[in-house]
Amino acid sequence: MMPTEYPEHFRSGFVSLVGRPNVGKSTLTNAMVGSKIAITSSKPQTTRRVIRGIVSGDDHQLILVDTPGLHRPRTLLGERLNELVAETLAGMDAVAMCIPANEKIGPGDRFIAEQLAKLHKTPIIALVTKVDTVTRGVLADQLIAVQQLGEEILTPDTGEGFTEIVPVSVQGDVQVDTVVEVLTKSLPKSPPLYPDGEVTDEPDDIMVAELIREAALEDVFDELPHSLAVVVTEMGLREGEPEDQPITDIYAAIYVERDSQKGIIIGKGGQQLRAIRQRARKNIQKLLGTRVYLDLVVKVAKEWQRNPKHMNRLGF
Ligand SMILES: Nc1nc2c(ncn2[C@@H]2O[C@H](COP(=O)(O)OP(=O)(O)OP(=O)(O)O)[C@@H](O)[C@H]2O)c(=O)[nH]1
Repeated sequence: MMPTEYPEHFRSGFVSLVGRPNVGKSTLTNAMVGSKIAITSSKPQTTRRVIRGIVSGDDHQLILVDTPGLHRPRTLLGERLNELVAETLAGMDAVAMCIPANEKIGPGDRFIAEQLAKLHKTPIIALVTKVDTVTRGVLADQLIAVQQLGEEILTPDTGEGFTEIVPVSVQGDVQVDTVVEVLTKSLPKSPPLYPDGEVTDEPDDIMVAELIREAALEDVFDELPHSLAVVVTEMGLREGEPEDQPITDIYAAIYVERDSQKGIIIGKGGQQLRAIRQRARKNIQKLLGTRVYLDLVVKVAKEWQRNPKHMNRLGF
């Protein structure tokens, strides 16, 4: 389609949702996009990659960049992550900082606000998430606290604070549309940056790796919070299969740090690994829309979190 076919007031641009782990970024991304793009989980820090979804409407196209939990760097991996986040943020037209209604603002939120304060001229909107979990009184207090956070940390010189503060809940669909409206207002006038119908521009192998990571973390998260990476080594349609029943062959490796962790992932008699493969296969089939053959191996990448060479190889 030619850009002239779009109304003059059409707005399009990049928006990033940031916030501490577990504040509801992925869930909100999914709710706005309307299909499962980012990976959600009840456990913190599962969104390690930058994953985009696109929200399209008559007068807007928001390209959502769901960032990994921006947190204080502890390991090299953490520092790399934060560099990645900083780079991502610098290219945004608007940033939405998510703060849950049901948790007091803490050092983690302040740290993030300090990082956002470095972004000049980018509109920064506060989203107070999970409002279904609190009473009106608690919400009112939280809105005031969020406003103060903005005035004191985000714009210490002018005291202007957040561009807007929007309470939202995905549970019960409270104000999800308002979030889209408010974000749209912050975007530049522009025809859509992506063609119609295109929901994600992540290469499939990254999505596939995320789904395997999600499947692997489901049971063993408490034992292996940070020590797990997945690399898809080979992926392609199998030749000679009927066109209406294609099979995708996928070879992937799960990397852990220590032999003991390898044991946990594989499980007694390979039971755990089989369960991981089954879960991952189901979701990958949904993603790709083909039958899937999945070959999973578990490898030890010693100290990979602290070794830049390993990290490059693993694509971080
Ligand atoms: N009650 C309620 N729970 C929510 C809402 N939004 C998200 N959650 C829950 O909060 C948890 C964390 O949500 P996520 O969307 O994974 O959070 P995230 O910020 O993307 O987390 P990371 O990937 O760790 O950065 C999940 O258990 C969600 O079901 C909401 O509006 N209401």
